[in-house]
Amino acid sequence: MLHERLEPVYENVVRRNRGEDEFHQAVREVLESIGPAVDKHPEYAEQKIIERICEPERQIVFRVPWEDDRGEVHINRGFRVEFNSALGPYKGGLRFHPSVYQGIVKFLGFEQIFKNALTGLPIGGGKGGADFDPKGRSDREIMRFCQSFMTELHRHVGEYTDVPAGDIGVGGREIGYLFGQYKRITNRYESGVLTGKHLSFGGARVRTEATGYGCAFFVQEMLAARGQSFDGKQVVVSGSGNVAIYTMEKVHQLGGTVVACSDSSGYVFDEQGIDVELIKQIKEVERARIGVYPGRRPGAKFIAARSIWEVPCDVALPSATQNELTGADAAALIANGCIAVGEGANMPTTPDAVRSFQEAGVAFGPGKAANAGGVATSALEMQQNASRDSWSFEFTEQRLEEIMKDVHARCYATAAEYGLPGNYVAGANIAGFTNVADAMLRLGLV
Ligand SMILES: NC(=O)C1=CN([C@@H]2O[C@H](COP(=O)(O)OP(=O)(O)OC[C@H]3O[C@@H](n4cnc5c(N)ncnc54)[C@H](O)[C@@H]3O)[C@@H](O)[C@H]2O)C=CC1
Ligand SMILES: O=C(O)CCC(=O)C(=O)O
Repeated sequence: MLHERLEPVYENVVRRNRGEDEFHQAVREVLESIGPAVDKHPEYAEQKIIERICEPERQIVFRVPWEDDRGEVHINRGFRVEFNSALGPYKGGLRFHPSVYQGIVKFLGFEQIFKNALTGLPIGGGKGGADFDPKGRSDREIMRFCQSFMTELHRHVGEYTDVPAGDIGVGGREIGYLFGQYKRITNRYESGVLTGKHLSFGGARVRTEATGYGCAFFVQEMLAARGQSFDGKQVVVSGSGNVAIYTMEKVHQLGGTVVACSDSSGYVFDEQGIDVELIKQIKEVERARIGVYPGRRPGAKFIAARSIWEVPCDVALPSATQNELTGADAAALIANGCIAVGEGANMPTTPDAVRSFQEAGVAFGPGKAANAGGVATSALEMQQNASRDSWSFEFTEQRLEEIMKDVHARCYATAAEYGLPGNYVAGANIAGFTNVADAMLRLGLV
């Protein structure tokens, strides 16, 4: 249910952003939580803070022409949505996937505003990408696409303006090609313009691992708040990309056993515990499908075209993509005794599934809190770039763990303050929103 003051705001968002279903979903989820904050602070409504937050400061859409290895010309569409810069330069990843369109980029950019605010670090919210499908493309094709993409994007980004990073389909390789082209076009060695860079040109230790490690740290805090830990727990992680791989690695270090992970072709089940080094070899080095895993790991099984959430577990960590865990999946997880869910991905759980978890008393950590470790470590990379410094792995991981504990504490305390103890969705949305809203009030009508 929406607060009466927020219903017209939501209707207006739907009317002015037609067909952008994922953006509507992300807006609704935040508006459903912030009613109590709007009651407490009438100045938010008077100054139309909510209407302003739902309207991006700037949206850039551009043509990306490139040539494949056979000389055929392709045209893709590139996007960058610079959503909110009240707290700092726009910050958020780039997604290369055929499903990308304005509605996906806007949902991700909107989520990013509140996630970045929750980290307590000086970063605004933005997101970008292209409807480019990297699957099956050669390294040279990826390079040419990235160069063409940056040939337009370079006009809009900068250390003090907008700082992109990776997301689905954009990892260290792509960030390298994007940075190379930025440097070439601008004739500036501006390390702080992108994060997720290789260590040899201004990257930060732990950024590769950060989103997954951070998610595991966040869920560890949720479990501890209930007198539990990962020790001896059976865990299921969807996806097998950057976030999933490093979530699995940290869960194993914390004493849990991940028994299943997936890609869009299906999932693998490995009762002994997923061999994370083997998944890294398959996904990061060979860029192959997950179906090859059982051939190299006796006892493991590949199950095609079924939901990974049918696998019984204590803890579920959806880490692939949006709306991948449905109401039916939630029902199966609850029936199998799942006690905690942490969103490694952005908005992977459908609204009915979130409601089911909350009604069943399952600890539910929303993505804007649970996966905030990636962008937080990007902000640490920006700090290192600005001071021409490079921190050790141990120090950076310790900072990440502290930040995730703070994010958890902020969500937990805010939920309790507003009379919704244990509701991390409300805690994350209200804490993130009020942080940005208060800054916007102080900045005047801009
Ligand atoms: N990379 C980062 O630092 C951050 C990523 N995220 C979010 O985490 C999620 C995953 O991103 P990355 O790991 O970076 O991307 P990635 O490109 O490294 O991996 C994505 C993985 O998801 C799998 N996948 C895609 N659709 C699927 C489906 N329908 N069913 C099962 N598997 C599917 C792919 O096969 C791939 O293994 C996304 O929602 C992203 O927005 C959130 C915070 C930070
Ligand atoms: O590191 C970043 O700037 C972006 C990470 C990201 O895209 C996300 O948090 O969803």
